[in-house]
Amino acid sequence: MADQPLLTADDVHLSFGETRALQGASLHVYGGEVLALMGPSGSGKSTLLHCLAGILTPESGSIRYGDRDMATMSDSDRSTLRRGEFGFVFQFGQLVPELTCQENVALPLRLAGAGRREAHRQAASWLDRLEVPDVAAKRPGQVSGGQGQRVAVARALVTRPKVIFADEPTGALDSLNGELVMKLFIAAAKETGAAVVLVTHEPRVAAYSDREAVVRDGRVREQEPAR
Ligand SMILES: Nc1ncnc2c1ncn2[C@@H]1O[C@H](COP(=O)(O)OP(=O)(O)OP(=O)(O)O)[C@@H](O)[C@H]1O
Repeated sequence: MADQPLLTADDVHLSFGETRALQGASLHVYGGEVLALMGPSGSGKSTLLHCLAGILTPESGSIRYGDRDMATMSDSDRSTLRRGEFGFVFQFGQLVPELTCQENVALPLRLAGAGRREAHRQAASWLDRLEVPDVAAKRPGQVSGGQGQRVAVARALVTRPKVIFADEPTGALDSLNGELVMKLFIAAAKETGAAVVLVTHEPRVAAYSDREAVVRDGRVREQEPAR
C-alpha cells in the first residue's frame, strides 16, 4: 500500500435542504487498498462516495486527489478525471439500455480512444472473467439484475482505473457471485495499485476489504491502515 493517500476528504460538510448529510467527514484512501464504507442507512455513505468521486461538491472542507484539490478543478477537468482515472459501479441506471452488454463494457475504452475491435476483444474477456459471456449480445433489459450488475463491474474495471467507486456492488448478487466480484476488486487493487472504495451493508462483503470506515451522522470513524 502507498504511503501517501490517493484520496483525502478533510472536514467535509454537505446538506440537502435541512438534511445535514455530511458534518465534518474526513477520510484517507490509499492506492492498493479495498476500503469498505459501512454504517446505518442515511448516515451519509453514498454522499461521501459521491464527494470523493467529484460528482458532488462539498459546501466546505476539501477533497484532494493526490495533490490536486477537486474544488479548484474546472468541471471539464473533473469529468476528464472521472472518465480517465475512476471506475464506477452504482446501484441504478449505470448501463446504457440501447447498447448490448458487450458494447456497454467496450464503451469506456472507445471513449478513451481504443479501436472498435480491440475494445470489443477486451470487453469479451472481462465478461468472461465475470462469468457472464452469454449476455454479450443481449441488451441490459434482457438480462437479470445480477447479470447486469456483473456487466457493470466489467465496465468499471475494463479501463484499469486508479480508483474504483462502488455503491452496494454486490447487492443484487448471490453469495458466490458477490465473492467473485470482491475477488476481482481485490485483484484490481493488488495488480494495478488501484484504490477500491465501496459502500456496503453486508459484513460478509466488508470482510473482504483491507480496512473499514464507519459513517455515522455524517462523520467518519476509520480504522488505521495496516503498515
Ligand atoms: N439528493 C438528495 N436530496 C435530498 N436528501 C438527500 C439526497 N441524497 C441524500 N439525501 C439525504 O442525506 C442523508 C444521507 O444520505 P446517503 O444516501 O448519503 O446515506 P447512506 O448512508 O448512503 O444511506 P443508505 O445506506 O440508506 O444508502 C439522508 O438523510 C438522505 O435522505
